[in-house]
Amino acid sequence: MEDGNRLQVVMFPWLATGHLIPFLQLSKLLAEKGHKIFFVSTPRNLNRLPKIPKQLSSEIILVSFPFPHVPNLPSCAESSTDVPYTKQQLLKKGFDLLEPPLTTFLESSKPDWIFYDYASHWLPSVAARLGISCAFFSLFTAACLSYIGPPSALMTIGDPRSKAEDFTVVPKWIPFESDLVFRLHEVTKYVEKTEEDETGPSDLIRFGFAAGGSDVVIIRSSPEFEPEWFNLLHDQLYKKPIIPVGFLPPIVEHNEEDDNIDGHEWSNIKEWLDKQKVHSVVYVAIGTEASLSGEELKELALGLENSTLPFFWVLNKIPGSTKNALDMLPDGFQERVKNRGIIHGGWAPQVKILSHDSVGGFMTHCGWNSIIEGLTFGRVLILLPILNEQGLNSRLLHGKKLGLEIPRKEQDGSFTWASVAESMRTAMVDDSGVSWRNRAREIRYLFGDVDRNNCFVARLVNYLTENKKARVP
Ligand SMILES: C[C@@H]1O[C@H](OP(=O)(O)OP(=O)(O)OC[C@H]2O[C@@H](n3ccc(=O)[nH]c3=O)[C@H](O)[C@@H]2O)[C@H](O)[C@H](O)[C@H]1O
Repeated sequence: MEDGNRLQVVMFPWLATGHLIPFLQLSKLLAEKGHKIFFVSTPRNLNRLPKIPKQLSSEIILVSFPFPHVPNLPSCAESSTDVPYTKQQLLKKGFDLLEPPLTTFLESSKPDWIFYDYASHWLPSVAARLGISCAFFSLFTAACLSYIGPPSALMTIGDPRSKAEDFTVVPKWIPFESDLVFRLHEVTKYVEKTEEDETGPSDLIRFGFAAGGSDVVIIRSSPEFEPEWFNLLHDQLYKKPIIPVGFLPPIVEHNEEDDNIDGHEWSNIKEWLDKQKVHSVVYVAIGTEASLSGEELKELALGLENSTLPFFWVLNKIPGSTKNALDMLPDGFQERVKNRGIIHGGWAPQVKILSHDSVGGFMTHCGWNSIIEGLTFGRVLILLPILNEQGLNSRLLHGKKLGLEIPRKEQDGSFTWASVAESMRTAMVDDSGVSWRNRAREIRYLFGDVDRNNCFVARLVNYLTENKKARVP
């Protein structure tokens, strides 16, 4: 590729596994087209990244900034995986202190573009001062961005919603019929102010400045999946270029070396899956930030047991806690289910497991990466949203008959083992769930078609090449 067409792009994701992974996925796709990527994060987050393929190691340069000291934040905490959601604002305070080293790096490297995340509300003004084109890379759906609202309003009058109830009604700027709202229990925890909240702007205000100050908004989704939301964003709410980059579907890499890092033990897991019937297993996982209470873990365990279905349950470390989730399970549970269920402590090779044909369903917290991975392999989704925008993702999928929400109590979000077991059986085996299963298997062409998604990336590269600002000499 001629040097003139070779883009230099800085990638600056928020400090969360669910953000680092898709930013790296996009980095690899741009690097494969010959462009140079500077991937910026902190030491522990860079160490946690999936391996960069050898053939791209000269195109993707990792740039490490030490994580600043933040009072009341454990020194080892550098990611949302390391802290409970009640400490997220402190983590963002440390993230905001990365502005000076990042600015210095941008001044010296003079990239064509910088891609950044919702938490970097301060970055557009830095990029504008340095004459660098900036792209807000949204790892959230167009529907979610629409619900959050017009950045221009968030940047001026702030967010009109102050009480939890305000988030349970369709916003006035959505001009068509929609059920895209939060349940009361999904927002109460965010509206109750904590002392950490005084350390910086709310997430919605961060969104407003990050999106509002960008030259372009790149969304990890497709207008074919949510056309009405892309149109609303483009025509009314954002009034700036909105570019879909497709779903960036996972590629299952059979790299033996990867399989055994961090206890992936893929060969043992595969041996168990190979013994199960096709599409019989429910994979259960709640991402890297969310956690369930002791009571919820017990109800979920008894639901898995009473469903009588085979399951593979990833019981990751509780963010920011030293407690072992395994100790919170019902007495005798592990013994009773040992012939049909696996309880996997620690990191699991999620994409590989979801790609295995013995897996038929995926009980998920509705993180966008997990949803894409589940639908890429045509797995019927059983929806258990917990944090962040996961409730909106759950409504969107339920509305499209791509997922079945586990019924929850409106006030506190509690659920029973009976509702878990019933949702699983409906999704997986009952006649009443046939349409859900068929719909999930139909939609895999949209999510998992690599060529279809690569077209989005090609169009993005054209846009970046044609619209980059002249490099500051
Ligand atoms: C965008 C935003 O990222 C956040 O990520 P979070 O980690 O919670 O969940 P995912 O988005 O599923 O991302 C989790 C990612 O980690 C991978 N994984 C996780 C655990 C494990 O044991 N093994 C794995 O391979 C998984 O395959 C996925 O790619 C928030 O949810 C938010 O709601 C979401 O929309």
